[in-house]
Amino acid sequence: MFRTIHSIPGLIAALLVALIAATGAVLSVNPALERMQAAVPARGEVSVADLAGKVQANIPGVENIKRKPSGEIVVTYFDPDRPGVVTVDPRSGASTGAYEPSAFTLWITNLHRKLLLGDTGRAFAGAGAAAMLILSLSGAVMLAQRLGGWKKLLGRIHGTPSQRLHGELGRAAVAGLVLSAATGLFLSLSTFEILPDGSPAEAPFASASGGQTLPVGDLAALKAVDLNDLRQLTFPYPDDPSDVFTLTTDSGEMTVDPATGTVQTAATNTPFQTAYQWIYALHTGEGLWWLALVLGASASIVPIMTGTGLVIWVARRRARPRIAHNVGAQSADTVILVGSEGNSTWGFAGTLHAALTKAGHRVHTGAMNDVTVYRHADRLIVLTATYGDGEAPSSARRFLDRLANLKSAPARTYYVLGFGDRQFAHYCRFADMADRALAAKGAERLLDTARIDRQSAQAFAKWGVDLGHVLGTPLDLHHVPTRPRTCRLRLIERRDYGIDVDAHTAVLRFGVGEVRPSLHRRLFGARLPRFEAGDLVGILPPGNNVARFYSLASASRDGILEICVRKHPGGLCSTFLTGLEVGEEIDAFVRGNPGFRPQPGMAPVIMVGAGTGIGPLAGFIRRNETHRPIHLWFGARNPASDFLYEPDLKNWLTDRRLTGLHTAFSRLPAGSHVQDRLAADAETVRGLIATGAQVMVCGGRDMAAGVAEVFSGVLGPLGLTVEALRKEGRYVEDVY
Ligand SMILES: Cc1cc2nc3c(=O)[nH]c(=O)nc-3n(C[C@H](O)[C@H](O)[C@H](O)COP(=O)(O)O)c2cc1C
Repeated sequence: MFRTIHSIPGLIAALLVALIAATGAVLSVNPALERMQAAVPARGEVSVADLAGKVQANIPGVENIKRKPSGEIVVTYFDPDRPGVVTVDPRSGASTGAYEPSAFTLWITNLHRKLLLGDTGRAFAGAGAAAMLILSLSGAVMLAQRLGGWKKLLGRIHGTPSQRLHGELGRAAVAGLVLSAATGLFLSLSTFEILPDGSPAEAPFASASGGQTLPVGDLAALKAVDLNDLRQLTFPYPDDPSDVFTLTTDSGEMTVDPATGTVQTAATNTPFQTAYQWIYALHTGEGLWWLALVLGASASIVPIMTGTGLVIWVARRRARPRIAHNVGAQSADTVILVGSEGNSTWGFAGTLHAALTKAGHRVHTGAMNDVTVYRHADRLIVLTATYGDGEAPSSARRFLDRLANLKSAPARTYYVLGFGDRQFAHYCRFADMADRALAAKGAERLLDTARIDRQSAQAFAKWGVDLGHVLGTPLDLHHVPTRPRTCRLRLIERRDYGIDVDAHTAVLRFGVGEVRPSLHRRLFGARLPRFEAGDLVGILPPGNNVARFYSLASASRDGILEICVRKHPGGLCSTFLTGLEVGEEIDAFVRGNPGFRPQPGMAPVIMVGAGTGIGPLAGFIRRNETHRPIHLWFGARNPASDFLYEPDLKNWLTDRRLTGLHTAFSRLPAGSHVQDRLAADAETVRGLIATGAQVMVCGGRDMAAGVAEVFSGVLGPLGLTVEALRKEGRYVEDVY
């Protein structure tokens, strides 16, 4: 829900909010500039009477003296020869020049308050303030949810660069934005009299006693008021002996008899009027120049956040397939929730959605992260993939927490279908976790949780038959996977290892392949998609729409896309890739994997890789131009057959991109595995951890488990555990 309320008005109001915030940011410097120019006397130094007396002596025909919140004194006079407005020195009362507010500031103020459009513009500006308030609050709630609660609001933000920038800027600016938006909305509602007007109190009408007038500098009531408390002093009309002085201060208004110098009538501001003045000051920063700068800095971030917000929104729209005839969540009899990272599960959900709709059901399909209680739903069907080490995919990451917080089960009955890959140790584990959580919530499982291996359309159709039996409606789930949007890559170089010992591994380098010449390509030339080392490339073997993923051993800035592939007996994709000739092309797409990166900074990094697991680690070392200390533990079979990257590693040691290299070869006499070598080097490893090192492990699952065990022993004497380091992001794995 927060996502919807954050994004819909976000899109509609994006430009309006950006405009109001940008103009507000420009105006925010004025209070500080005015304050720098104003010579403000200390409290007790000058009274209103002192200033009024001096001003009257210097400037004939004074009508009004106004003190701006910055301390600047502005005098309006009407001398028949020289009517006008001047600023005066608060100590001498002498004119310092004509008062000429900047035309630019007036224009920006007009744009900020009413978009140069009168009352209609004022209403839009008020709506902009309301939108900004909703965006700031819903954004803060979403960030807290994403980081695991309000207490973790300052934690590390993961995601794409746009998501991280949006989150970082948002949390830096949220307090300022909420204050600006709430006060702006209040002032707008007050302008339209939806809230009462907060203009200062007005003193009741009064007449002068009519005696001989005293010099203004001698009037006792004006002597009693410090200049710092003055808002304005209006002089009596010279030709009207019954007229009085009217003095407005921060606390109210009073009239003063020019003959006796005493207060005739007075009105004190109500608490609402005082609050209104504070809210006005908080919004404009008038008299609070430092606050104005803080609010202005927050507001200046809004246009950038609008940009990053739009990028995130477009990426999400593009990523999520459109489901035809999607009924509202609260009017559906059947709800399908999807857990997906790479979108293929959304495709299966679309097929199921269409079949159930055809069978006469009112079906809603949404992300597992949006789970709630569906009041009219008879059944919930969960289709979810599993990622990482048996974890939730991105559209299901918040599912378990949200489900636990629901007051009741989302629907009376449920079905779970897991999507996964048998080659992973935790095959469809997240589907099992979702199943257990739904049962614990009191929902009834009507069909055993089934599993689909490698997106098998046949297995899906078979599950559809079982589901149809339970529902009493035959279901024909004929799923044709949609091909992901791919780019063409051409093999430009390859290095082969281990062919003689029947352990063929290849390091493959790709460049941009041949594509239809587009306008973009003509203008900007052929480019690789953007990626970092450690991201994944999905490769579609010919005649197959199910991608196989490989970790990237280069960043797009290197100008090549590099992977390490080990040929598996009977493996469709690895056989295809290791058989490629230089010049041949493949279809591929890139998938981010931001969780597997070196942390920023110069702390040492311990990299552990075996076999093709060295690929992404080599990619990180290649880009280590800052010579951050990187220590690599690498395991292979035999230096003669599969010492991947051997010449590169030696060069990187020489030019200090790599600080230490520790190898283990299992097929040598007295051979050892990389975890044995780590255990032997425990002291060195412990020393590095003690100086804040991060650990990155890449390779096979068994190797990673062995490495984690060695680290448990290494970390013990430091009072640390692998789990504790994982929580800090200091122990990351890319395993397969
Ligand atoms: C990096 C990565 C990690 C994966 N981890 C697992 C896993 O631990 N267990 C599993 O059964 N499947 C795993 N899979 C397979 C996916 O769950 C499976 O391909 C699924 O159909 C993808 O669905 P999606 O495209 O909707 O995200 C993994 C796939 C990738 C690319």
